[in-house]
Amino acid sequence: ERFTIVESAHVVPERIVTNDELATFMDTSDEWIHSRTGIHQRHIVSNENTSDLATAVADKLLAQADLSADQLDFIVVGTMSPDHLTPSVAQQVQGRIGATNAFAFDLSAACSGFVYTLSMASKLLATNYQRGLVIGAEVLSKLVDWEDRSTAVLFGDGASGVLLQQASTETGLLAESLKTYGNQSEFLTAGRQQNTNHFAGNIVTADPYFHMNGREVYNFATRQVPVVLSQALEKAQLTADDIDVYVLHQANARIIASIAKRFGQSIEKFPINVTDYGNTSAASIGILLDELRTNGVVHQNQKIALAGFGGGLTAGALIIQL
Ligand SMILES: O=C(O)C1CCN(c2ccc(-c3cc(CO)ccc3Cl)cn2)CC1
Repeated sequence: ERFTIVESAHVVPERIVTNDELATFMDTSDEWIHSRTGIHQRHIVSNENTSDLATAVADKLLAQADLSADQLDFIVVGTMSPDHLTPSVAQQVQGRIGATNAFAFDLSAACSGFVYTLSMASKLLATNYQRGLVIGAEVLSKLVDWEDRSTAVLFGDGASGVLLQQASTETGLLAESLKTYGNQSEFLTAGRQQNTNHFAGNIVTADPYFHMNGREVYNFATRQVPVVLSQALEKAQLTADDIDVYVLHQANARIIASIAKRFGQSIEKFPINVTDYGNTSAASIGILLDELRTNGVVHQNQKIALAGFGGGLTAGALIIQL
């Protein structure tokens, strides 16, 4: 489907937490974290929630495009860490920016959230909608058990987004592969809601925290990301060499290196910023994409591949002509 990425933006909380700071209250070390994940630091909210970060991204996108909010047809937010069950983050953004003509909803696909959301937005633009926001926004610090060093060191907070417009030129989504592996969903869970209704046979207790089988999710990623990337390339009738830049979900530097190797591609084509942000789930691809568009590594006339993978379990790849 045709679309143009008119603008991109990202917002991260001011507060930086380094590995060394984590080591002051957790049995871990910069050496362990950096050697196993590539992460050196992450941004953690002080008093912002997910809707605040998402609204800040929306404000930036509109300002950069010199657009008023009432010119938007839709706002879709990929998030696994909303402020509430309802209203959704997208609906809170819609209200706060005054996008009176936009419908809005959240999409929950964990670390595939940006890719799933961008894909769904491209379908909206292929029908009768002209312009919309795709945002990835997460405050994962509310889901982290800060006494579980196996997960607490991995995640960060942040938000990112793109302003999409229907395109007249041959730019946009060339092909995609979105896959879900619900039979492996128990390997990464967070935010179980309680049920204490009067009639409930078994009471479901609340459990806000991440629980991850790291080995299973790591192996899933190294196996399934090549599957969705290969499928999308095949549908686009392209080879791995035809892609100028691979913008992958920033979960772990070693996983990205193994995927580059699997496709016989130089690591130069697989930029990594997990170092600075940790794993920001649905926000990660948008943060990296915005940095790459700002520094000129990503630009018009290129073919790029986006790939997300994680909770669900889910994986997804998009091949985009810029
Ligand atoms: O011992 C080691 O080397 C450990 C082994 C386990 N590791 C993992 C495992 C899984 C993830 C991960 C998480 C999400 C969640 O959104 C999505 C996608 C991925 Cl691939 C990140 N790191 C860290 C280093």
